[in-house]
Amino acid sequence: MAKCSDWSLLHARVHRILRSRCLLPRHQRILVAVSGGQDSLCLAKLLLDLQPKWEWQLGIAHCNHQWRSDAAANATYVSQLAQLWNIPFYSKTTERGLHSEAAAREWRYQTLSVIAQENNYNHVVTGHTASDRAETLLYNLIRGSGADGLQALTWHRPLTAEIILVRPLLEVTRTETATFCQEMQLKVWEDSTNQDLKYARNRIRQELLPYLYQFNPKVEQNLAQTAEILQAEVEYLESVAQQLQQNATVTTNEATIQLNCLVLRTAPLALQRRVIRRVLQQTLQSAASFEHIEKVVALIAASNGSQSDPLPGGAIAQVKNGGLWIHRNLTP
Ligand SMILES: Nc1ncnc2c1ncn2[C@@H]1O[C@H](COP(=O)(O)OP(=O)(O)OP(=O)(O)O)[C@@H](O)[C@H]1O
Repeated sequence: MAKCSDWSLLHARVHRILRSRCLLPRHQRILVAVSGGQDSLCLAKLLLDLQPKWEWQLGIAHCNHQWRSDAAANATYVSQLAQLWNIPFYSKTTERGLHSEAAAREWRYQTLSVIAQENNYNHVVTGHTASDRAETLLYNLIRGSGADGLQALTWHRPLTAEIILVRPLLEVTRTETATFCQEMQLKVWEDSTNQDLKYARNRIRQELLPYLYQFNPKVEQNLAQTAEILQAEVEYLESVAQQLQQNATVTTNEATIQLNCLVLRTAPLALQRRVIRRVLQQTLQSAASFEHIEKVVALIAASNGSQSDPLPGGAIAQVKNGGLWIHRNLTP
C-alpha cells in the first residue's frame, strides 16, 4: 500500500477533490463498483492507497451482465484483485437477459444497492470520468435535453434513502486513468463491447469526440466543465422553482392541482416551465414532453375557459376562475 510520500500527482489530486467536496467522509464503509476496466481499476487503486489516510472500510462489487463470452473470467479477475488487495469482494450475476444498455444500467444500480444494503455500505463509488461526462453531455444534447440533462453526471446522488452514489473521478480524463493503470502496472480487462459501433455511446467516444478534438484538444475537459457549471445552475433554478410552486399552489389532491395564474405570471418563463414540468411530473402517469409543457405554460396567460388537448394518461389542463387546474382525468 502506498505511503503518502509514494503518492502520484493523481493520488494527491483525488485526495484534494475528496476533501474539498466532502465526498467520502472518514471512517465510512465504501463499496467500489469495479468492472475491471481502466476507470474503475484506477478508482479502486486510488482509494486503496488513500485508505490509510481516510480510514475507510472498502469493499469491491462486480456485476456480471453475462453479455460477453469472457464475462465469468472478467468477474474472476476482479475477485482475484480484491483478494490480492485484501478487500471483501461481492459479485452478482444477472438471471434475466439484459437487452439494452439502459436495462443493463438499471440492473447494475439495483444490484449495487442490494449489495450495499446487505453488507452495510453507505457509499457506492463508480469510476465515471470527465470523459464520461463529456460524452453524456453530447449524448443528451443530441437527444434534445434541457439544462438538466446537460449537467451530465453529478458528483453524488442518492441511490436509496440510506445509500449515496459518489463519482470521485469526474475531473479526471480517461487518458489519465489509462496512464495511471500503466504506471501502477494494473492489467486492464478490455471490454470488447466498447468497440461496438452499434451503441451510440461508443460512436460518440470513438468518432465524434476525436473529430471535435481537432477543433479544440481540450474538448473533454471543456464539456465536463460546462456540465459542472450547469449542475450548480440547475440546482439553483430547481430550488427557486420549488419555492414558486409552493407559493402558486392553491389546492392539491389526488385528482387535481390548482395553481394561481397571477403568481405564475409574475415569474420568468424559465421558472414557469420548471413549475409546470414539476406539476406534470407529479400528475401524469408518463413523462411530459417539451410540447406538453409548452401547451400548459401558454395557459398561464390565457383567459378563463381555455384548455389544453388531452395530456398523457387523459389528464387535462384548463383555466377557470383565474386558476390553472390540472386534472388527472378528463372529467373536470
Ligand atoms: N459490470 C460492472 N460491475 C461493477 N461496476 C461497474 C460495472 N460496469 C460499470 N461499472 C461501474 O460504472 C462505472 C461506469 O461504467 P460505464 O461507463 O461502463 O457505465 P455507463 O453505463 O456509462 O454508466 P452510467 O449509466 O452510470 O453512466 C464504472 O467506472 C464502474 O465503476
